[in-house]
Amino acid sequence: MIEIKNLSKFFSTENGDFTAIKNINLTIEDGDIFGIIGMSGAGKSTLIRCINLLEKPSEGQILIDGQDITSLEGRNLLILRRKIGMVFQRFNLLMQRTIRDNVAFPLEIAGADKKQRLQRAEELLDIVGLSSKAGAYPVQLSGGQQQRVSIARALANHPTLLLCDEPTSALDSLTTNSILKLLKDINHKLGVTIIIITHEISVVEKICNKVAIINESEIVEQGFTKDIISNPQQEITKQLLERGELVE
Ligand SMILES: Nc1ncnc2c1ncn2[C@@H]1O[C@H](COP(=O)(O)OP(=O)(O)OP(=O)(O)O)[C@@H](O)[C@H]1O
Repeated sequence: MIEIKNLSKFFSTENGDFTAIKNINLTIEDGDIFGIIGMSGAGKSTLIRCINLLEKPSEGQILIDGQDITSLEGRNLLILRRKIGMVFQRFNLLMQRTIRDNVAFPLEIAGADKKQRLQRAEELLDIVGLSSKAGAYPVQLSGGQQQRVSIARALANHPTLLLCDEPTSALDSLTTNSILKLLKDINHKLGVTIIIITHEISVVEKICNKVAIINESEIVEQGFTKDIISNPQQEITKQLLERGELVE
């Protein structure tokens, strides 16, 4: 279980402190597919970057199974990061490496031997349906296939949590559906908890059992997706449901 308590992040800028997220409280249960939806600039990426400590929170706590991770450093931080996989909007693959070597890359960093790396890469490519592309290079794959590779790579170290930052925003709607289905399968079959940030309600409707709406740095509404959709309380949520997405 992940408990986010009173989490804030301030950035110092030349115009003084800027509040990117303010007093965030969220509970994400094991096995959830938890959507965080908000407009550009609302604070979604900052929140997700705080959860894997790419950004150090300014205030508050992030408890994973009861342990506050915000003070982790050194080796303990590395171990935590291995338990958290990350999927990005723009895939972020290494273009000079084969698909197999991209998937195996986190294991190389973790110091696994070559045989283990190749075996795991094979397993993962099978899970994402790309075994036949193991020897190809990213440029030879479609956007959807590249996102599958990045999902396989994110799973390399057997994470318990997958953080997905707008994973389908660069994809067409058919490909989006197939990536969302893959994420749902991974959640179901491997028991990986997923946090997915998006500006599109359709993504939330398709795979998230719970959702939080973030607006101007704060969570304004959260709950089970079906309840939020059938009975939105906040004006911003109503707008979101009418328009389908949160854009300025
Ligand atoms: N390193 C930083 N220094 C100063 N301000 C920052 C920094 N990182 C983010 N911000 C600001 O914090 C706010 C929230 O940014 P964030 O990237 O979290 O929003 P977002 O909801 O993910 O938006 P988008 O969907 O456009 O990525 C923005 O106004 C942004 O300019």
